[in-house]
Amino acid sequence: MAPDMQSLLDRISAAMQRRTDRGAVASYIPELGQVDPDQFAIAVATADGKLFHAGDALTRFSAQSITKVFTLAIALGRAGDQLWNRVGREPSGTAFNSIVQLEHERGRPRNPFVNAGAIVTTDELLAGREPKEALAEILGFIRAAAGDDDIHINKAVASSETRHGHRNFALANFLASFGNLKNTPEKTLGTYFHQCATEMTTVQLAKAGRFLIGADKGPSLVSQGRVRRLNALMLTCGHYDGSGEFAYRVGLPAKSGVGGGILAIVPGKASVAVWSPGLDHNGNSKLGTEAMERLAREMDWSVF
Ligand SMILES: NC(=O)CC[C@H](N)C(=O)O
Repeated sequence: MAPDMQSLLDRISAAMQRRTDRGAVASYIPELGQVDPDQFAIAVATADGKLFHAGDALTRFSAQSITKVFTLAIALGRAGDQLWNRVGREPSGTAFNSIVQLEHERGRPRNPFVNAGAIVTTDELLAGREPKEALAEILGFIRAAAGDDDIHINKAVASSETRHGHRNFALANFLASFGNLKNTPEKTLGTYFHQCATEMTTVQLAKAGRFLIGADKGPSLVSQGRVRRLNALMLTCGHYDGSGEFAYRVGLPAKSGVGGGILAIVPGKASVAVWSPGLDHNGNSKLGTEAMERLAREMDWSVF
């Protein structure tokens, strides 16, 4: 029999709070470098409408690359399959901010979850509009998915990344040089940095992921066929060059962010969010991954 969810989350949270080997907080965005690493949260939103959480689950954190799932859903809704002319669907095997592969493959990023691919997705979503309008659409989508309007963009984080985002500027200029950017690098990146600076609590993130559970659970924001494809991309590309390892250890589609969050989907059953700011060598939450591994094992959750 499956264990009682609340006591399981309490046990996982207590074990993680005690840990001292927490990984390293991302410091290449200075504002994120100030986050206290001694935090942990986990939240589960089930297909039948229940919500469980433990730890610092009501503390806001920077969603960062997890927002790429939401912008991909919106961009596919706007552009349809044409988006795939500009970005691929293969795992990268390289770091999230790698430049080498982009040159090799002539400006068509491997997938929408590495930075170059997410910059193209955001560029598509902009569609000649002002960044403010595109950002309002992104926030509107996330709020509708979470059923919660109290989700905002942290402008200090966005400007911190703008000042130090030299690699992302390099990627955007590279994309432009191959003709794979419709807006200026500054405009697309300004939108991308603000999108990444969206803050959520772990509870809000678990709720925002419900539309990916499928089987008509949660707010129906995208079609069931698209839900399956978003999950396929999360499974194969959601953890960058750590995607194979995450699939092996956890066995669920998931997307990580350098803020230390992970959104994982148990198709037909639940949306799970974990947060712990310390990262492993691939830039994915160290304790977040361990907590997901334990939750999936104890609940007997896997897509395999
Ligand atoms: N992996 C991430 O979360 C990276 C997002 C971050 N905003 C960046 O572009 O570098």
